[in-house]
Amino acid sequence: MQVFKEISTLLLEQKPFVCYVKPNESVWNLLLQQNEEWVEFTHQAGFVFIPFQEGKQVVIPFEGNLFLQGNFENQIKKTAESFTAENNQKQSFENLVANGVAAIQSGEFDKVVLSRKIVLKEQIAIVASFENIIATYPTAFRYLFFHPKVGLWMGATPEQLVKINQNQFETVALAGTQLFAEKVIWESKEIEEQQFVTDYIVANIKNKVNQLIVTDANTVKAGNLVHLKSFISGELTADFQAIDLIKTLHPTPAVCGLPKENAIDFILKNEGYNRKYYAGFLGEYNNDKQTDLFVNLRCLEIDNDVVTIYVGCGITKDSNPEKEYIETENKSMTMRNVLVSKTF
Ligand SMILES: C=C(O[C@@H]1C=C(C(=O)O)C=C[C@H]1O)C(=O)O
Repeated sequence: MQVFKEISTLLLEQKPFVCYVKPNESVWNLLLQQNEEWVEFTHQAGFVFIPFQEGKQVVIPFEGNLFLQGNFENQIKKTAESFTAENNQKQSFENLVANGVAAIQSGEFDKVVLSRKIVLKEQIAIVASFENIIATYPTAFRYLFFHPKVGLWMGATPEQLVKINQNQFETVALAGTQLFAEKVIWESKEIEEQQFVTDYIVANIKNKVNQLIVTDANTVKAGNLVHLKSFISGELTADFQAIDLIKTLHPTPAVCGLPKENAIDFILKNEGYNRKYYAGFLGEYNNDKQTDLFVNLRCLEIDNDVVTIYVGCGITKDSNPEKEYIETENKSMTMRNVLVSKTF
């Protein structure tokens, strides 16, 4: 298909661009930057790519750049293999989780989201893998972002950070994970973990917005997994605008923990690697029109043909280190199961 040919060319030319498909849509969006500069995000309209904590805050502005859209007719899934990790991190991740649980039990915080990166042994065909990601996860926000000064990332995230239209906003509290099954039963650990996220968001915005509505948590499917999700919506006010809401939400307790500052501190001191853009956010930012942002989860980075998948999970006082390790393995399958091997 034409758009994938275009992406291959852009990658060869090392031009900054993003291609993305919104959840439940079959429209592709391609935004091409006309030069190679890193444009720092300072609230200008465009496609933003924001790190978890440290790193460049990037925007490809809509103004002055080329924006193309088109429809996919029918997308065909390609043959994918199950990709393997370069080394086993079971013990080190379980130790990290055990340290997190100990910190929670000693009262440092209530929840922390701990993560790791998985470097794959194999090389992948980038464009064919992206095609497969699009075809396999129709309900996710699917993207491929490339910038010569930032790198190459792609993913299929199930988590909206925020959607804003005029003064109406919508966000979600997403947490709790299980493998997909016909009949899902949630344990109190997961129910509590998701409730933390809802409570945090509500507590931090309730006095600042109007018409706040919070739904009960429902089970939602995300690839091979299911999560618990509540919808939270309301109206922004003159004193609490889009950018204020984004700053309040990011990073949500779904990707960092609670209380926020203590959890971030623990993550930065103990995770032992830089999350970069994983658990950051990305998407369309518009001052007065629609803003549509997503949390960067179920994603990977490709640097010199080396593929790195980023995965994490919420830790509470009842977490079992081995189960949490398995949860990160399961989450990594979202990407590992759909990648297409590079043929030489
Ligand atoms: C941190 C991740 O996912 C987040 C953590 C979840 C959990 O702990 O159950 C569930 C969904 C996401 O909010 C990830 O996918 O890496």
